[in-house]
Amino acid sequence: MAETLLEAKKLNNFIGGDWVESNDSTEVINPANGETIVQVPLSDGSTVDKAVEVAKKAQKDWAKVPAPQRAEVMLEVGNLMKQRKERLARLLTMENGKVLEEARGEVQEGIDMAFYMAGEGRRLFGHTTPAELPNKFSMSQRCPVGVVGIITPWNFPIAIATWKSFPAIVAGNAVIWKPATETPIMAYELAKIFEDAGLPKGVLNVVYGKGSAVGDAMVHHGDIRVISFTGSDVTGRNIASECGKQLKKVSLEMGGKNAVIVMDDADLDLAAEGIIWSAYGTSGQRCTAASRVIVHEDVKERLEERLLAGIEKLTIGDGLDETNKVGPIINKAGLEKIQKYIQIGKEEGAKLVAGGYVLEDGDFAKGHYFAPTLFTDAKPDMRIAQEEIFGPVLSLIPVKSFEEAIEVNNGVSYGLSSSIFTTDANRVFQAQRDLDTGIVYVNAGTTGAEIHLPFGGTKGTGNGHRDSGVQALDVFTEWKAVYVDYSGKLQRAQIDTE
Ligand SMILES: NC(=O)c1ccc[n+]([C@@H]2O[C@H](COP(=O)([O-])OP(=O)(O)OC[C@H]3O[C@@H](n4cnc5c(N)ncnc54)[C@H](O)[C@@H]3O)[C@@H](O)[C@H]2O)c1
Ligand SMILES: O=C[C@H](O)CS(=O)(=O)O
Repeated sequence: MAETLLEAKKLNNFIGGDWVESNDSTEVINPANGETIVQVPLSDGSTVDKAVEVAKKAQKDWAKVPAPQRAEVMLEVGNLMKQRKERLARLLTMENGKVLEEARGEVQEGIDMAFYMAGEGRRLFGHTTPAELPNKFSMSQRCPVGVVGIITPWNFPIAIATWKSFPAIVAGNAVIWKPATETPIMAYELAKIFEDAGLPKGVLNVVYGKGSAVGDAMVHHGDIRVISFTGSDVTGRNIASECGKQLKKVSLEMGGKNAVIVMDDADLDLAAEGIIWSAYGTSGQRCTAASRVIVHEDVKERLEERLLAGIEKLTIGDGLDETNKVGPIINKAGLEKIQKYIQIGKEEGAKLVAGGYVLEDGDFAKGHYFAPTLFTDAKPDMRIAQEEIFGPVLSLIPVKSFEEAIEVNNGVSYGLSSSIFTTDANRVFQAQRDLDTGIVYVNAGTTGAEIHLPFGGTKGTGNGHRDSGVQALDVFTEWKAVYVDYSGKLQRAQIDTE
């Protein structure tokens, strides 16, 4: 299957518009069945140096191309992605494991982002303001930063890359992209799309390799002016401190410990459905996945019944089989981490009422599958209710009031997404004000972000920047203030003659 979809048996780096071989490589494994899909290069810092050299030259010319023309390339990228959507989705399912309908949804996010950023090429708004002196004009404008580095995770291998690379390219930067080694095919496909769309050589460069080699070299390269990173908390914090030492701009999107609040007046069928897909969709491997349910004690039992019934109906297996709704875990290390937290949850005294084990019978043994898991009677300070597990594990935390629900929601170190199910309009507005997360949903689950809104979180989820939306342009542009004096004489500002 992989060979018919993917022409290459080994991927190459994409540098200066050339497909460049690398000596060292490793296998990319389909997490659904353990089959090798392709070989991916393991490059080193010297490849990053070469990519930055060509990117620097390419960026100088690219920045001079009028932004509406840069946007036309993005429009063509969107069109090509649309044409190739099914192929991209199938390859994405193979390398990442997510089920086809989710893979199609992820590719669609990228398509949406391409068309949205193509529009930004005709805006890239700055400001004009009245000047303090007569016959003087003042304005501000966005300028590209130069060569920017993007480092992306395996769980959304194409969408997140489009959130970062599309605004960067439309704004006139050149990009060095290091994708996750587990999911390199989307990077290969997207680079081919840019090539076919006519992006000048060197504006987008893909360098494959380990984070400790390629990622680290990017972080330390003096000519990469921005690092935009999505991934784990530990890696992000290290990158931030290294960038801090160099005064390098860094944008971080990291983990989440997202909660759904279910109040006593909620539509419980709706809430249960929203929770099931937020917690177990993508096998819980979304940064926005719900891993806590904060439920009013009066409806706890009725919600639990509905959740158990929903879990029963989940069909698990290879995502290419469209009858399956939940796919595998990315790799063995991911499975082991989930198992560790099941043990921790039991020891902490939470009640395991569903799942809690690796699926190993029959075809499951070829891949990495974990049964959708539900703990009840969890306490807010338990580790399973505080730490990111990144798997299909949900903990129910009973509370007595709306105020307590908000407090529990906010009582974690992360702040990405949260949701509340209630039919009380006053609570809706209080919740959207008081929930300390970058994303808030009302009467919907915690996942399913739309690309024209800013994506990111508060507290330990990030460092104040946002992916996606027009706000993503802030990461990849510098503001320039411009004063034009047309008085014909030297006017000195800030001279107080009184
Ligand atoms: N908030 C968000 O927007 C968001 C979205 C998706 C995923 N995530 C988070 O991503 C994590 C899962 O992704 P992951 O396991 O791929 O994360 P990870 O941190 O292990 O890897 C992310 C990327 O960083 C690279 N990397 C690793 N070490 C590096 C180093 N020393 N220097 C530079 N780069 C390095 C990796 O190779 C990969 O490309 C989860 O914690 C999840 O919550 C967050
Ligand atoms: O990380 C990318 C996803 O789009 C997040 S969400 O689950 O759709 O919100």
